[in-house]
Amino acid sequence: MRMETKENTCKNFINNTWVDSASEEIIKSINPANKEEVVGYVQKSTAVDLEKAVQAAYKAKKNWRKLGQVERGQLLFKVANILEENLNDIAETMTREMGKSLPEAKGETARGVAILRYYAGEGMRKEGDLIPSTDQAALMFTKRTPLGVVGVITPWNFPVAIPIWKIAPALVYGNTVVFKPATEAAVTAAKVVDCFAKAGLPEGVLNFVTGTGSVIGQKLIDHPLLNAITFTGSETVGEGVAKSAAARGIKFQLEMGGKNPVIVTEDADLDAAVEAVISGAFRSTGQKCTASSRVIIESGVYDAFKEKLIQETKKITVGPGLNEGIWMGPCASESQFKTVLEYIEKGKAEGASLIYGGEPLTTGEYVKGFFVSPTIFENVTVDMTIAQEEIFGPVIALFKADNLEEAIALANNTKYGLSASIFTTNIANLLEFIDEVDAGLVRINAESAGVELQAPFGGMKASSTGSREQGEAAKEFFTSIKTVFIKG
Ligand SMILES: NC(=O)C1=CN([C@@H]2O[C@H](COP(=O)(O)OP(=O)(O)OC[C@H]3O[C@@H](n4cnc5c(N)ncnc54)[C@H](OP(=O)(O)O)[C@@H]3O)[C@@H](O)[C@H]2O)C=CC1
Ligand SMILES: O=C(O)CCC(=O)C(=O)O
Repeated sequence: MRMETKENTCKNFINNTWVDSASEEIIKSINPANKEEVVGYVQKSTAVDLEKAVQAAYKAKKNWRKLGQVERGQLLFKVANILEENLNDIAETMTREMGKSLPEAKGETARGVAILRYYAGEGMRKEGDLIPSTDQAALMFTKRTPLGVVGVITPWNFPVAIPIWKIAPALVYGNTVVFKPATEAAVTAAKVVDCFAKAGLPEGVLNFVTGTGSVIGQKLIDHPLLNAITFTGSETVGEGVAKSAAARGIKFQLEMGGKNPVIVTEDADLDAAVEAVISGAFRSTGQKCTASSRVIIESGVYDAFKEKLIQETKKITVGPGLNEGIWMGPCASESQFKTVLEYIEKGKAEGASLIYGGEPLTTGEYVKGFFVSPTIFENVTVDMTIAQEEIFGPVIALFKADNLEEAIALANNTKYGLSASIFTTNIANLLEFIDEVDAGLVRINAESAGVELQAPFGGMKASSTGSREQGEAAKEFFTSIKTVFIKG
C-alpha cells in the first residue's frame, strides 16, 4: 500500500495523494503487548501540512455537494467492500497497535463495514420534507444542506469504528473532511483511510493528517475555513474544542467520558448480570467510554453476586491480543497503564477494599507489555476518586444499596451520564429506572457497552455536548436546514 515507505511510515493523505509531511520528525507506534515491536511510524506533521489539507477540503466542497447524495452513497458502498476485503489485515494491525484482542478487533472492523453500508444507504433517503403552506399558491419544503469542511478528531480506543461513524455521515451528507487520528492508533487509521482512497473519492474530499493533538488537533479546531468539528476523547481536550468552536460560531459535537453504573436488583438473574458486568467492564481492557465502572447491588444479593463475579473474573485470560484464547489484552499505552495503576493506588489509599486483582502483570509473557489484572474494589464511598473519575481501565467499584431509590441516587452521583444499565425482572423497577437515571443510553438486562449503529449515541451531563452521533441522529449534526418557499 502506498502509505508504506522503507521505514513503514504512514503518510498524510491530501488531495488524493499520500504525501510526506513538511517535517522530518516521526513518532514510533509500538505494540503495547510488546514494547520492543514497532508497528509503524507516524509523521509529526506541521501547520503547513494541515493548511494544505484544509485548503484541499475547502476547494473540493462545492463539487462534492453537487455530486449529489445518491452518488456519494454509492461511493461509500465501495469503501465498505474494500474495508471488508481488508478486514483481517486491519483488525490485526489494530490489535498490534492498541492491544484489544483479535476477535474484538475483527468485530470492530466488521462494525465499520456495517456503519459504512448504513450511511451508504442514506444516499437513497430523503433530503428534506414537504411542509404545507397557508398560501394555496405556494410550495414550501426543507432541504438539508452540508455544512462544508468538517474536522474529525478521534481517540485510540476504537480506531476503526469511531472515525467511520464520523466520516461516513459527514461525507454522505455532502461535507468534505479533514481527519486527525489519535497518534496512538494512527497506523490503523491510515489503513482505514486507504480504503476510502481506493474507492476513488474525488480529490480533496477526505484528507488525513497525523501529528500531535496540541499542534495538528488545535490548528484544525482553530482553522478559519472549518465549518464544524466532531471530537471524541478526553474531557479536558473536549472543553478546549468547545471553547474554540463556540468563539467562532461553528457547530461542534463532543463525546467524552463516562462512569457508567450497572444496578443489580434482588430479583435479577445474577448469572446474566455477572456476565454483563464482566463483558462491560473488562472487554477492551475497560477502555471504552461506555465501560461499566460502578456496580450497585441491592443488599439482599450483594454477597451472592460478589462471589459469582469473583469466580468468573478469575477465568479471564490476559495476554497479547493476537494469541489464541486471550480474552483481555494490555492497556493501550504506557501512559494509560500508569494512569490505571495510579487510580488503583488511590483507591487503596482512600480506604476502598481491593478484593480482586489490582496488580501490574510484569513477569513471564507479560514482561514487555502494559498488562494489568482485572480489578474489583468494594467498600467504595461516593466521595472517593475511583467512584467519580473515569479510569479507562479494567477496574470496577462495588456499592451496596438498600433499595432501588438509593441505587438510582448512587447511579446518578457523578458528573457523567453516558450509559447506565439495570438487571431486574420487575417491570416497575425498570420503568422507574428508565425515567430516573441520568444517561443517554439506558440498558435493561444488557451490558452498558456495545451500542447499535442505527440508534442515536451520546450522553447527558459532562459526557456529551451537541447533537447525538450515529443512526439518523448524525444527520442533525452534519447538515443544516434550508426552508424553501416558492410562490407560483
Ligand atoms: N470518550 C472516549 O471514548 C475516550 C475517552 N478518553 C479519556 O481521555 C483520557 C486520555 O486519553 P487521550 O488519548 O490522551 O485523550 P485525548 O483527548 O488527549 O485525545 C483524543 C484526541 O484528541 C487529540 N488531541 C489531544 N490534544 C488536543 C488538543 N489540544 N487539541 C485538539 N486535539 C487534541 C488527540 O491527539 P493525540 O493522540 O495526537 O494526542 C486525539 O486524537 C483517557 O484516559 C480517557 O479517560 C480517551 C479516549 C477516548
Ligand atoms: O460501547 C461501544 O460500543 C462504543 C464505545 C465508545 O464509543 C467509546 O468508548 O468511545
